[in-house]
Formats: sequence, structure tokens, C-alpha cells
Amino acid sequence: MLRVAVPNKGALSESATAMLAEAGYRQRRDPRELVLVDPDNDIEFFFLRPRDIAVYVGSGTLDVGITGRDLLLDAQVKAEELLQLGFGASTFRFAGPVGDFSSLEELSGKRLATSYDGLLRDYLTERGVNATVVRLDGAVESSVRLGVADAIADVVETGTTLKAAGMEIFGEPILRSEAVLIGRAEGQAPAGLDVLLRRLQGVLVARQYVMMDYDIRKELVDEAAALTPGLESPTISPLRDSDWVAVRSMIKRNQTNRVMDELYELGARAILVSTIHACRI
Ligand SMILES: Nc1ncnc2c1ncn2[C@@H]1O[C@H](COP(=O)(O)OP(=O)(O)OP(=O)(O)O)[C@@H](O)[C@H]1O
Ligand SMILES: O=P(O)(O)OC[C@H]1O[C@H](OP(=O)(O)OP(=O)(O)O)[C@H](O)[C@@H]1O
Ligand SMILES: [Mg+2]
Repeated sequence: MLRVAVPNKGALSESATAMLAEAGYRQRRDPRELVLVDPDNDIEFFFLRPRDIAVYVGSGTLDVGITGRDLLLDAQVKAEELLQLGFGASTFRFAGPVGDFSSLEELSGKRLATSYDGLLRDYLTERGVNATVVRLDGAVESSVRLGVADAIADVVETGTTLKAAGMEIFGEPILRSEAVLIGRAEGQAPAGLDVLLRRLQGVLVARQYVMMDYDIRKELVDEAAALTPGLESPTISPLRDSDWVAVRSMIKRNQTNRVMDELYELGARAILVSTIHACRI
């Protein structure tokens, strides 16, 4: 049975559970449930803190897990990214009181507070910056005002928390993170992992693409197909009126309106767009 770690709370929890449910797996109804067995799919879910998930997977106790790239790198374990999951995006950045810092070099000799000390120490060492790292559990933005640090390195999504603390970002982003499926870096792939990966990829594609159908005059079909090449090749079907054909193709969801406008200009009619409920590519 494949053993999968899922964030039990926090920023990644809801989206991770939604994605697994969309991939056809049973998910817990009660947030206090710690383990859930899905015998139909030969899989078992363990609900754990996202920070701990890399540790369980790295040690081989669990086969795979969903966590953030930043948390994976911070844990410094023998686990690797298997698939980017398209949610939980954030950046990991330096920030300080407004006006105090403008570059990484200015951090030499300073105190830096963070919850991601493994990740931060590696970054500073690689760049030869000698700063003192102060490890805190959370609410890192308060550390400067309270006098335990001069600047911070923390997760920034909208920047609202930083602004409220009178701080601003500086320097290049340390890392761009998102939710990822992680697995062990060495050894044989666990049984059933291929199915999980295919299912999750199916969800990603179903979310990213729509199905587009339209009718076009036969002589314009090559031009139209160039606008809607699909993943492999568009389906062309005959119509009762032999001067026209029907075309069916997958296109990127965020390009839907641009492609419809261009097809209409070209002469396509009855352009229909439908969502993809599920797929295997
Ligand atoms: N707005 C956000 N705030 C915090 N983490 C976010 C945000 N958006 C995405 N993430 C990602 O979520 C993960 C952190 O999750 P979470 O906040 O649950 O962990 P935590 O900070 O260790 O736990 P908690 O905040 O419950 O103490 C990281 O991978 C982070 O990049
Ligand atoms: O840029 P924003 O959209 O404001 O989001 C980023 C903030 O959210 C996270 O805190 P969280 O709620 O996880 O609390 P924590 O600091 O105690 O972990 C993170 O540590 C930042 O403080
Ligand atoms: Mg947090």
C-alpha cells in the first residue's frame, strides 16, 4: 500500500486535499483524523505538519508527500521533487525595516531571524555572507521590533504581513516555492507511485486546459489548426455539409478568449469551449 503524507493544516492543506479528491482518492471529512486508508486505491494518507513531511519521506518511513519546495530544502533530507503541483506559490525573501537595507552584502555581521534556518544558512554560505541566523518558530516579522534580529528571511505571498510590520523586501528572492510532491532520492520507486503521478498529472492538465470545438470551411482548416494545435494533433471530423469540417482540440485555459477571437476572425463558427473533468495524457 502506497503511504502518502498530506499537510494536516496551514497554507497547503486545503489545496492538497482538494487535489487528491479530484484525483479520485478518498479524503478525510474530520480534520482530526490522522490517518485515512483508501483500500479501493491501495493507498494510505497520513496527515502531518508540512514541515515534518520531508523528514518522514527522507527517512523512508513514508513513500511520498506533499509539501513546499522551501520546506523540502530547509529540511536537508534525502528527498527530491517528483512533481510541481501548481498551488501554494510563495517567495522566500529578505526583509528589513523600511529604509534600513538595500542589498545582501549589507547583512554581514547582522542578525537574521527566520523559521527556515537550513535554507538560509546554505544561501548565505554559498554567497560568502557572514551573518548570525536566529531560528524562530513563526511570526518572524515581529523579531526586529522586539530586538532579537536586524532583518528577517521569510515566506512572502501578498506582502501584507510585512507591510503591517513596517518592513520591506530587499535583495533578490532567495527562492521561489510552490507545493510539490516529494519522494525518496534513492532506491526503487514504490509500488503504486506511477498511478498516483499519472492521476495528479491528469488533474493538472484538466485544470490548465479546456476543450475547444468549432466548425470551419475546409480550405481554412490548416490555418485554424495552427491556432489550435492541441497536445498532439487536433481531431478533424467531416460535417454533413462537405464544404465544412469540425475541429476539436485542447487549448490552454488562459488563452481561451484570444484563440476564440482569432478563430472567429478566420471564419470559424459555433466555437464551443468546455471544461475537462478528468484526463490521462
Ligand atoms: N501565505 C502563505 N503563508 C505561509 N506559507 C505559505 C503561504 N503561501 C504559500 N505558503 C507555503 O506553505 C508552506 C508553509 O505552510 P504552513 O504555513 O502550514 O507551515 P508553517 O508556517 O510551518 O505552519 P504554521 O504557520 O501553521 O505554524 C510553505 O511551503 C510556504 O511556502
Ligand atoms: O505575504 P503574506 O500574504 O502576508 O503571507 C506571508 C506570511 O504568512 C506566513 O505566516 P503564517 O500565517 O504561516 O504564520 P507564521 O509566520 O507563524 O508561520 C509567513 O510566515 C508570512 O508571515
Ligand atoms: Mg506559517
